Amino acid sequence: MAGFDDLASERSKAQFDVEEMKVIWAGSRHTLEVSDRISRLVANDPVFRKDTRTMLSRKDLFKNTLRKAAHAWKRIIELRLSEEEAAELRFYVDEPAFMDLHWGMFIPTIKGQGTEEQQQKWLPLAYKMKIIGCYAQTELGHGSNVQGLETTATFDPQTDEFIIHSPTLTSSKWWPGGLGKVSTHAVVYGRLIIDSKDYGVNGFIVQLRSLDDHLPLPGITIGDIGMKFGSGAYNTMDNGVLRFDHVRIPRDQMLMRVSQVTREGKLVQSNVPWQLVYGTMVYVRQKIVSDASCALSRAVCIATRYSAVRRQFGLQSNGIETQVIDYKTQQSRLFPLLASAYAFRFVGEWLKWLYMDVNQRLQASDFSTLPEAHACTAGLKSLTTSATADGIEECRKLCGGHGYLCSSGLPELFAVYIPACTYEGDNIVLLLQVARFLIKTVSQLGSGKEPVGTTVYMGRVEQLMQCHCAVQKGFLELSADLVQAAVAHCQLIVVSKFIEKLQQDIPGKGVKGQLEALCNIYALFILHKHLGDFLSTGCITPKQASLANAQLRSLYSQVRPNAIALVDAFNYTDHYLSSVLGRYDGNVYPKLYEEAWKDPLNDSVVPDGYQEYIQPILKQQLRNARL
Ligand SMILES: CC/C=C\C/C=C\C/C=C\C/C=C\C/C=C\C/C=C\C=C\C(=O)SCCNC(=O)CCNC(=O)[C@H](O)C(C)(C)COP(=O)(O)OP(=O)(O)OC[C@H]1O[C@@H](n2cnc3c(N)ncnc32)[C@H](O)[C@@H]1OP(=O)(O)O
Ligand SMILES: Cc1cc2nc3c(=O)[nH]c(=O)nc-3n(C[C@H](O)[C@H](O)[C@H](O)COP(=O)(O)OP(=O)(O)OC[C@H]3O[C@@H](n4cnc5c(N)ncnc54)[C@H](O)[C@@H]3O)c2cc1C
Repeated sequence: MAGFDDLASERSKAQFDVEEMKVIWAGSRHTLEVSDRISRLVANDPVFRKDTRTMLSRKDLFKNTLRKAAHAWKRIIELRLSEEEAAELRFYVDEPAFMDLHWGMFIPTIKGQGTEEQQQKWLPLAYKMKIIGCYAQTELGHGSNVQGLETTATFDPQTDEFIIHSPTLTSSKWWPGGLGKVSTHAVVYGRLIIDSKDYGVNGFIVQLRSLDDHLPLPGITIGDIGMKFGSGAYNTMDNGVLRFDHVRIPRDQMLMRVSQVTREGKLVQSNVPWQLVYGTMVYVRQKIVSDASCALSRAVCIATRYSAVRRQFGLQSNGIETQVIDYKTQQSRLFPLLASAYAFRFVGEWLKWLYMDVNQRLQASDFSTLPEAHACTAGLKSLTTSATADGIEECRKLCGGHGYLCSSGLPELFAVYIPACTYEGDNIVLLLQVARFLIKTVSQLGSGKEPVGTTVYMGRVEQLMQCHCAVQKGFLELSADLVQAAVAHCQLIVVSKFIEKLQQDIPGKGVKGQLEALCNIYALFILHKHLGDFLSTGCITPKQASLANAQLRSLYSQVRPNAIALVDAFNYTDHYLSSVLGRYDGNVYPKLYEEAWKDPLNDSVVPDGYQEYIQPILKQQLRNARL
């Protein structure tokens, strides 16, 4: 079989130990073992099939999502899976659902912003799935501007309660995942009001639905906000709308790690920075960076395997056409994305360490690295999700017409992924946060602090910041330029962390050499993409730019024989890839043909509606012709 032989031949060319690269990609032998075992468990369970998703109505799609979530929970209990294994199972089920928000936001919020007592009360309920929670911050009128939220939480000293209320239409909670149809509880962000004084935004645990009949509680109006981009995609998630009509909750349901309200209605600030109210967003943003490497690597795996199977033009002496992966234009589009997937994987590993380090410091009342953690998670979430969304679309184009078929897996992957540029913080708004951090950092440079990083990339950031700061105009006036400097700063971090990864012990024949090539491809690709910055800031000369481009082309030739092995190292099952084009066996054409006939439109030879609407036209035309 053409495709199968092509991939087998490609795999025989590998110049490095693929099994060792799998360990590098997974992070450790342990995580490789867990992800391999769990991904195959999911792949072999018919309940978790994904191939019908785009053909179901919204209601059937959602019901099937609930079925999968219940089955996943049942398997977690039956198999006594650890938290790590359960998270892997939810990841490989690969369907946005309320469980993600319950485990990925509701629980981390209680852990990060609740007191010890509140954690002891609510976490056991959440871990045992006795309640299902969501994260209700965004409103119809405000998402980016958290301090602009309008929902109120007014303290009533008569009854020792907070009254939660939606004073305006724009104060309706809007977007929270899991809210629309499933969650029984929410962490609701609202304005703390005591004695008519507004103390800003805090988090409150609010029960939304009865645990008996699941009906909304009194004063609660709740539902789904409607269909979103694509047919399957994120429509498995019940993003919801929620309004409160003077709903009362006990005082002890305000999350009080940051601030406390006493029985007398006095607000007491604890010794932690108020920004911890934003802490869940930092947590999820660092996870989103790792998620970006998964999504991008998935698309690159599909496009790389297909590029090795697809032959077009270029008849060779043996009468066979050329593999499109051999075209330099295909390599110059595909290999930087392959390098980016590895780069984002490693910067995601570092960010996870940074987040854990910040949390450990918080335990010791050391808040010194919180601003850097915020800036890094915000900036890298923005950089990696934008690059990944663009990269998935590029991979679709790299697969030509077949990339546009749902059976390629790429349209669905794109549709599910692209909101990542918006949720957890609009990417531009987050880059502006990085710009603010950079301005502060540059202003402190006079105090003898020296920036660290790779010279050319560091010079680019410094020059971009100096130029902007030297102009001494207002932040808003310069914001479009400052965003440019923020991107440069984040790219510096990605390159630096890739270089640091290479300084670690990297076992396996040829593994380090391949990673060095990918690191250089990422660094030189970004340099080429932003050549204007590097030249205008004098960081490199035109001659150096030309040499860099030549080196980039040479690196593509170095990666070419290893490309299939480098994507095999992601260790994705065909079930997870969900792509006829990205199959491990390369058996593309027969499977494309087979998939086509599964479409419901082919259930009948003559389509419904033909006799009713089209045949009369033809008959009428025939009658006219005889007249
Ligand atoms: C579906 C699965 C879901 C979850 C699963 C989790 C993990 C799974 C794995 C991967 C994830 C993949 C996909 C899923 C993830 C998510 C999708 C599903 C759900 C999505 C949820 C949401 O979208 S939740 C809502 C997100 N909303 C935002 O991000 C709002 C963005 N806006 C803001 O953050 C703020 O408004 C602002 C920072 C823009 C402005 O803040 P503001 O206070 O108004 O003003 P500033 O002066 O700028 O800031 C004041 C000072 O505070 C500092 N600051 C700001 N933010 C932070 C922070 N987060 N941490 C620490 N410090 C912060 C700022 O620097 C200022 O400090 P100064 O010293 O300069 O004064
Ligand atoms: C799929 C999905 C799932 C979500 N899940 C949740 C959830 O579970 N819980 C939750 O609370 N929220 C959730 N959200 C909401 C999400 O967090 C917000 O949509 C996001 O924070 C962006 O805010 P916004 O929609 O108000 O956009 P806006 O901020 O209104 O952005 C609109 C435009 O204005 C620009 N803009 C805004 N402010 C500035 C500024 N200061 N300077 C320059 N430009 C600016 C933006 O860059 C953008 O181009 C979800 C959203 C999506 C799409």
